Amino acid sequence: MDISALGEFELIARLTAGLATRAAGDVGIGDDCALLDLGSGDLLLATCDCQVEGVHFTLQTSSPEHIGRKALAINLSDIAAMGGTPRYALVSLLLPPHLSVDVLDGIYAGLRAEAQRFDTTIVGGNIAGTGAAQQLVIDITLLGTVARGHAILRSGARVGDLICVTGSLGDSAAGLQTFLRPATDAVLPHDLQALRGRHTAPLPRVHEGQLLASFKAGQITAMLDISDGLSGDLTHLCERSGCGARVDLATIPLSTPLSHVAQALQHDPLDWALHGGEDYELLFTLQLPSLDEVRTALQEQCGTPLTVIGEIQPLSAGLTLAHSNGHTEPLHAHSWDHLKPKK
Ligand SMILES: Nc1ncnc2c1ncn2[C@@H]1O[C@H](COP(=O)(O)OP(=O)(O)O)[C@@H](O)[C@H]1O
Ligand SMILES: Cc1ncc(C[n+]2csc(CCOP(=O)(O)OP(=O)(O)O)c2C)c(N)n1
Ligand SMILES: [Mg+2]
Repeated sequence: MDISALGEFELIARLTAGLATRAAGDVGIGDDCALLDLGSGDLLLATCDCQVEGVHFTLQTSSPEHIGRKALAINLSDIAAMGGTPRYALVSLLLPPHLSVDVLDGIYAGLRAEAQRFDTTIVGGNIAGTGAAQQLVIDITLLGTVARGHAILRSGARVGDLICVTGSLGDSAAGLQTFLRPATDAVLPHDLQALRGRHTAPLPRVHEGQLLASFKAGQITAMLDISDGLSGDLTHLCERSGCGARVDLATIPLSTPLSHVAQALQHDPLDWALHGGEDYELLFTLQLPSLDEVRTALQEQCGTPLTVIGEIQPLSAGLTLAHSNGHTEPLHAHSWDHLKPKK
């Protein structure tokens, strides 16, 4: 059997079964970051994610600066998803032998700019050659902190909680498609630029995550960032929380450029929003009485819209998609799996 028979998440479960945690309050595998109690006031957050040439980016479609920015941004997004503050980064580079120094200078300029923007210090890393393989890899480990008792895990959602997202979904996937498909003549330059920007240079919701973590315990009940796609990431949240969920299709926030490009490329925008991935928006659940307070704070302090897209259901209800005519269907996770590439 090869690893593609298992898929990414079955493989993680197999490799990590039975691993111990050090302290009683620690959360190891299964959330956006490990949450570690070193005994001081704040808890430590630790995460790593990589960008692989040809899998996450190409040098033809992203500038070196954007590649560097995104490599850090996707890790910042995992710290944001816990409600934490990013602190220190370690940057491991796997370099093909003939890579141009200018390209790498550009990547590092983007990395440094993103680090400065989010007050993160690069404190180390590593360089190794890729040998015969020609793909550039940037693998970043990011450490952060979160005040004791304020981290928001994937596991706290309860029946009746509202399911919310920041910003809009599907833009990044649509932006990627405009690179892959030749028929982009019909797309307005302004729309093209907006969607490609969200794909190549996503903005991690660090301030929004910190704001959400500042509410009283129990107001925001669970959170993760959308990297693989709404359908898959909501499935992760429900698995960790032991619940089901109903997503109301008509409420999923779609941007105007997304609607335009979907029309031009004759693609259902909801497919990108549900399964596309790399949105790096926050998906979180909250208790109904907190909705107005949280929505107002996000808008006023971050300028970020909150949209309610559904409600947490009992485990037995599974995950469902509700159409505006009342028809419901099961919501399957068709989003990104590294070991089962489909796109
Ligand atoms: N090879 C591995 N060994 C141990 N833990 C892993 C491994 N790969 C992934 N994980 C853990 O599994 C969980 C899911 O991983 P992933 O889907 O990559 O998370 P994210 O989308 O937040 O980056 C995370 O808690 C991650 O730390
Ligand atoms: C060239 C190219 N093809 C396809 C994609 C789409 N894509 C690659 S990885 C991914 C999912 C997110 O990445 P992952 O490494 O799984 O992040 P994590 O969930 O670990 O945070 C998507 C949608 C892309 N960004 N670039
Ligand atoms: Mg990951």
